Amino acid sequence: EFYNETQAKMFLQFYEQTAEVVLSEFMEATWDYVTNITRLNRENMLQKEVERSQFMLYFGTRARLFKTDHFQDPSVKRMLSKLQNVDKSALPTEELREYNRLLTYMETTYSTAEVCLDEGPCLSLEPDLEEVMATSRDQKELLWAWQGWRDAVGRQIRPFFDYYVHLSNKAAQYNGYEDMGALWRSKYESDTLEEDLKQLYEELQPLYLNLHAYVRRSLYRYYGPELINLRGPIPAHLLGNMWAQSWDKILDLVLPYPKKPPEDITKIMKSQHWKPEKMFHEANIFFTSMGLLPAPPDFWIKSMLERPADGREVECHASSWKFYRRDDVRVKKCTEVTIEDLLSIFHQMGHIQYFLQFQNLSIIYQEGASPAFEEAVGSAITLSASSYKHLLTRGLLGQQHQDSEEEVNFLLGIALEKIAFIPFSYMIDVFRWKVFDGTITKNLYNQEWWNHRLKYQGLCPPVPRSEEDFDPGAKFHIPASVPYVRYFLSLVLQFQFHEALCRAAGHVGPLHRCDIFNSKVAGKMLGDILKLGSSRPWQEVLREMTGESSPSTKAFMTFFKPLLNWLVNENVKQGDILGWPDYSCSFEEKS
Ligand SMILES: O=C(CCC(O)(O)[C@H](Cc1ccccc1)NC(=O)c1ccccc1)N[C@@H](Cc1ccccc1)C(=O)O
Ligand SMILES: [Zn+2]
Repeated sequence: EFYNETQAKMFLQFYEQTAEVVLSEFMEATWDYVTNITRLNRENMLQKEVERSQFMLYFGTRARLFKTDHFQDPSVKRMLSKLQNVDKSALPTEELREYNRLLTYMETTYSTAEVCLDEGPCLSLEPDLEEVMATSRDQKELLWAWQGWRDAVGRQIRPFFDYYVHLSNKAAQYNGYEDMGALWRSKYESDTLEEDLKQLYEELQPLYLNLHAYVRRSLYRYYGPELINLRGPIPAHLLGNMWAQSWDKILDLVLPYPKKPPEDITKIMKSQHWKPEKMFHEANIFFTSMGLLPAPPDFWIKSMLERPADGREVECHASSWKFYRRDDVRVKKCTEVTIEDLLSIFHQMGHIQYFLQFQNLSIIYQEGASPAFEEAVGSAITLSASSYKHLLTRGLLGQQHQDSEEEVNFLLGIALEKIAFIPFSYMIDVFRWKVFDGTITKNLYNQEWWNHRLKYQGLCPPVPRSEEDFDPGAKFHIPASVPYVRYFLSLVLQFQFHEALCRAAGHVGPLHRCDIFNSKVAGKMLGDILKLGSSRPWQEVLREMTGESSPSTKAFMTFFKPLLNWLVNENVKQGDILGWPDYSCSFEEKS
């Protein structure tokens, strides 16, 4: 056992020097696979994964030998404790190989799945099926896409999922955690995480209940009483999105003032001949306008900015990548020329900015202050980028001013994305934590999934579901084993960041009219936060930026206050109730 702090520092230096090679080889092999899904690339990636795991295990076990109680340097203690969590690398080699094959099978099944028309073409998720879910107003067509995707993905993953759960929990236990849910929650360095999240969720509930009632009324007007029960949940295929996680694509059906429809920005982009690369340059310009770092040359050479035209199979779900060589950062995205893809690119460039800002730290600290911080940076910038003022500045909107009715229309558009997302982003891991801790057993996966969809989102399946189905598997992050509560916490943090950055930028007036574009002061504030990486607990980082040391829904509520008043008024006028006391959809037999 080692007690000597000097030895610990040498040990950490040794890790730094050797980690670069192993980790960058692993990242390159993984990148090669997801941007060109072939058997050969898969085998190469799986092999590099084993080597990375052996490397992590070597250092992780030795890091446990240091007795750090009397160490002077708190950073040495923090780095040694971070090294000790080796995640799945703790599994014995054979089981690790098995686990990696399982993970690769699930993620690749999702990424290569398609739904075929009786005779003729097959549709991919991105962009085909998502386009159907977003634009079709024919409930039979929506049902075809909704059910087809779940048959093509969820059903294929179902037989393997409980084995994935078993091996995940085994890996977690090797790391000293009860189950994988506990290991995932440990990243937030808080022993009151679940209560804190529940509290935030409850504070935001009134917003959601009012939006749900208003949207249900609008859908009732359009689809009629045979589809919509004004006292019940909403069928999940009618919300403009494959998972009903955000509802912005049905703004036209729910527009408060239909005589003043917002301009179609996608149409404007296409008329201005935007291309994917120009969309990434647009986001890059936003960051550099604040004095933040530009995407380096390698980014433009090595990224995959659109689906390859050579027929290669790729993983289209967007992601940002850092390689352990200086300034080698990339985005993989199957970009379409649409406003939502432009805003999604701002989200990705937020990840890229984090990579660039913390790359001078020790490798151990080259990550966000918390997983939620990583997700909140880009989404906070997106709040400015999607503001009426910004889109006007950038020539993506023509009109000069927004009258009060147009402003309600605008706020509802943002609400359909952000407020609808509250219960979805909260419940995914509430469900998964119960699967990992054994509360939800494998014979109840789908029934429990829909219990959670009903309880939190007030949705129901458009057709009867069985335990042959595995509807959670139809959402990327579940087959890809990517935690999701980060996006719920990011919802709260992104508005808190936005408010702090807007104050720094000297913004006066309603929060939803703020655009921090060109603000060097806001840029300095943000850059200083990102430079910290995970070297300090995120609560301290949050306080440095916003003055508060815990997530607060105040900024979120401030942003939507004008809309909430309007929604409450509208629901009272229509005599609509909040919630879904009739807990089932039309086809389900009433008990
Ligand atoms: O999944 C994403 C965007 C992809 C990502 O940037 O969050 C990506 C997810 C991912 C993909 C593969 C492996 C791991 C995670 N995350 C990153 O690229 C990432 C994550 C951590 C650090 C650096 C990059 N968004 C979520 C939630 C969301 C976020 C923002 C707006 C709308 C919706 C979704 O679409 O359901
Ligand atoms: Zn992200």
